[in-house]
Amino acid sequence: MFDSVTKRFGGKVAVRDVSLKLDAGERVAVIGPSGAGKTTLLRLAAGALQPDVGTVRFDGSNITGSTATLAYQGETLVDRRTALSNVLAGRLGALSWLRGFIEPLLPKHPEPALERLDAVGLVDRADVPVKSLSAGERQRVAFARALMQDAEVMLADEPTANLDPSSRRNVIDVLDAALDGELLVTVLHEVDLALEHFDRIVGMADGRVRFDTPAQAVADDQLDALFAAGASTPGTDGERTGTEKESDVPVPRYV
Ligand SMILES: Nc1ncnc2c1ncn2[C@@H]1O[C@H](COP(=O)(O)OP(=O)(O)OP(=O)(O)O)[C@@H](O)[C@H]1O
Repeated sequence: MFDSVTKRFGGKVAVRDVSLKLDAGERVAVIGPSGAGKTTLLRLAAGALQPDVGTVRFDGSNITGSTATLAYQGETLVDRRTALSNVLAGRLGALSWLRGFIEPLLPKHPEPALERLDAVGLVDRADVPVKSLSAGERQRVAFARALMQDAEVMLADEPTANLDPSSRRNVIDVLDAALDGELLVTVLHEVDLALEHFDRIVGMADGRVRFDTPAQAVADDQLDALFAAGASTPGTDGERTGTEKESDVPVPRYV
């Protein structure tokens, strides 16, 4: 899917010569320190960013809205609207601007959205304004909204951020169960959660893929090296300058 991809922002290299073959049905977690390029990788996979070098394709085709969808975090929902209305908004990309604006307010064909809410276990909360839902429930509504795209690739950027530990596991389980043969690629900060719930782990630091292995094969020293690599000067050539004090070096997030 990623063939020798590099993405720069000005002089800053966010993703550097990344090649990854990702297949339908896989469950992939991308981990790594802050600034590693994880979100940039996901946005490239979503077609929201174009690579400066290389290509991003899925199954031989360019990425479009029906190929890949990015599930946003639960906080991005419209608070005053119901869960159903927010999920219906997931079809906005396929509608004209005006229809897209009006339709979520007047849902004439709620069935597809109700199906997606059912898939995430929230069909009985369809009429509830999302401001009354828990953080975990909001995240599940955000997944239902993304499922409306019927895309072959589901992408999620830190879907467990700001959730308590039991909700984190639940949210990942719900997402896994709601998907069928689709490819799932998730950026996760919690390494333990990634190792427990995903088949394949991609470790990134300084824009590079440092390892790409089955979850059960990830070794502690690989994780140590990954997060130590992230302590180098971000976005330059990926090497430590040698001038940092120990206190400048971020503590690995998986500890
Ligand atoms: N739109 C942008 N403009 C300029 N620089 C950017 C932009 N997006 C990302 N970057 C830079 O690219 C690098 C990689 O950022 P990215 O957000 O992909 O990292 P990340 O691994 O997701 O980090 P975090 O875990 O902190 O979210 C960072 O140094 C970041 O500052």
